[in-house]
Amino acid sequence: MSGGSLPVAETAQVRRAALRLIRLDGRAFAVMVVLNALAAGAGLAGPWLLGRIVDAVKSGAGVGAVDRLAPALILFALAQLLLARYARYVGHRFGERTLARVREEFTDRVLALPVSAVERAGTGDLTTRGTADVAAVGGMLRDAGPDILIAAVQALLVLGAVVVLDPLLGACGVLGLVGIWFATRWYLRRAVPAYLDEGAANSVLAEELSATAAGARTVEALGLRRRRIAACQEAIDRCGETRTRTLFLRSVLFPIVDMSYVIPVVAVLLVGGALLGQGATTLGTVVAIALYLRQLDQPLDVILLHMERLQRSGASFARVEGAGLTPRAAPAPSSPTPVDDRLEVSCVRFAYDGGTDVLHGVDLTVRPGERLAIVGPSGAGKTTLGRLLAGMDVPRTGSVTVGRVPVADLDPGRLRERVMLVTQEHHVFLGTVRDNLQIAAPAATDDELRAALAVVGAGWLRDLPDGLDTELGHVGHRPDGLDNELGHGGHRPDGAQAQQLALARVVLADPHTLILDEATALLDPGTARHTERALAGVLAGRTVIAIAHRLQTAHDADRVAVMLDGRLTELGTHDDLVAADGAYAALWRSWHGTTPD
Ligand SMILES: Nc1ncnc2c1ncn2[C@@H]1O[C@H](COP(=O)(O)OP(=O)(O)OP(=O)(O)O)[C@@H](O)[C@H]1O
Repeated sequence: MSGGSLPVAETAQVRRAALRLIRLDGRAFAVMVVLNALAAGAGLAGPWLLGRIVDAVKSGAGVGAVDRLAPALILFALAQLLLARYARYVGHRFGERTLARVREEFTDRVLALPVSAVERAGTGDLTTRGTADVAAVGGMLRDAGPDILIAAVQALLVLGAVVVLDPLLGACGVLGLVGIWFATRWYLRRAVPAYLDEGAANSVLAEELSATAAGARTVEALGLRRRRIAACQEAIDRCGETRTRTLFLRSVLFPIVDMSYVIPVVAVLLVGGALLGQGATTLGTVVAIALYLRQLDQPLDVILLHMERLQRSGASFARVEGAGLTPRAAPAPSSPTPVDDRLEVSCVRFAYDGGTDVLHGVDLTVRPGERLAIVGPSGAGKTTLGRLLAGMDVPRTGSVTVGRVPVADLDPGRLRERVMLVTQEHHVFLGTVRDNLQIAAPAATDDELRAALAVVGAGWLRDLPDGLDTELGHVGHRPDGLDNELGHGGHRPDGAQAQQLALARVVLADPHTLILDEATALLDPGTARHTERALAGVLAGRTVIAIAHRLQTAHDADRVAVMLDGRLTELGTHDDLVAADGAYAALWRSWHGTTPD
């Protein structure tokens, strides 16, 4: 799956988010601005005093006059140094605090994302946003932001001083800077989309690389190496193209800017020379203004140098903020309470990502406490219906409700109490056994945790050195048998244990209804036996909707729903459907004919 399906925030949203972050730490920001202004103000004294010294010497004043002005020069330089240093200190602290806020908010947003959005975005996009993009935003907040602010205040004060000293010469200097203005506008218009493209290309590359690495054995087994290399190469080429584009933009901007610094100084010296001849200004004023304009290149350089970083981090910030814009990212604070546990599907149509419908008007009422098996050929829409029932996707039209409340409107906590999807993918989180279980029930006591493990037959807890406090290594058990070996220390659960932990979490969450995507279907026989036993304990007393890949499951269920081409075509008990002699009866006969009952 390609990355990038998560939204990117609009410019206005980014601006609002930035202002909100500034307001949240407004005092520090204000202190930083004031200190910067004072530092820049102290910096203005230097050229002005030098100008006065030049005028004093020219008018024949003695060494005494120079001696009086020179210490003031040193004093102001020292004040500027100290004020700027403290301003930077305050600025960096502001940056670090704000970065921590951005990180925390990003984590909250990602955790609040609907599962379907995470699945479709792919790990590459989320990882890039959470690492490279957040780091770019951090760089801006820590370094670029304060530096730009200091430089902007300095530049403004210098320009103000130039105009106050001699309006005509000042205007010449300011006009000389017009080239920078046009070059920067040209650059900025192109830089934002170019950096967004670069970010998206990086995401795709990360996605291709991580998918190839994660599926290495499958790639090897199916001989897909060439195809994967070609896909990665294409992503690398695209990255190269987008980087070349941003490099080109910089290579135009910077030389123009370098040239533009000299123009105002030259203009002031030429016009100043002419004015001096007419006695309309003093040599000291011309010297001071020329020095001010020479001084301008330092803050302007900082601004332009960081402008590129600001563009990049602005694009990154748009991507970080965008992660929170997925519809339904934040559940309504007061989510409605279902009146009972009845699951109702009515007139449901559904399409993946704006494609054609894969469900065409499905109606189904699940009776509390029943075992319902959904059967049908591959691609009929069974898994899709299961995902809608579990609230992982939202119907295009029609509704899926539990106790008359749309399942997708329930916040994750409430939904977990009602409906849970159990698949063959189990993840063990780095942490203790207790951490792994309390994810499902944060308030559960140790006795409840032990009881849940007992229900799923996890007798191995007794053999663990520290019981519930034993650290678990990282082994996400995957249906393709490719276990993740990244674990560090601790007890490393095998596939069956990982499943038992996942099922114990289900017991703790205690949902009324379980949707079972034939959890044992793809496992090896040894693990399947364990899981069957563990599952029996979990299913007891709950409504179970089994997406059945084996007809034995349908035979044992209270009712069977048959799906064909996205429609629910038959619904009834096994015996009724066999007697009705429809599609199910045909399926049953063909299976039963070859498999002993
Ligand atoms: N993530 C997806 N994006 C786009 N189309 C999808 C996606 N998942 C499933 N489909 C399509 O939706 C239709 C129904 O698929 P679904 O997986 O629900 O069927 P199924 O009956 O569960 O099949 P199986 O028994 O093979 O799992 C199929 O045409 C499938 O190609």
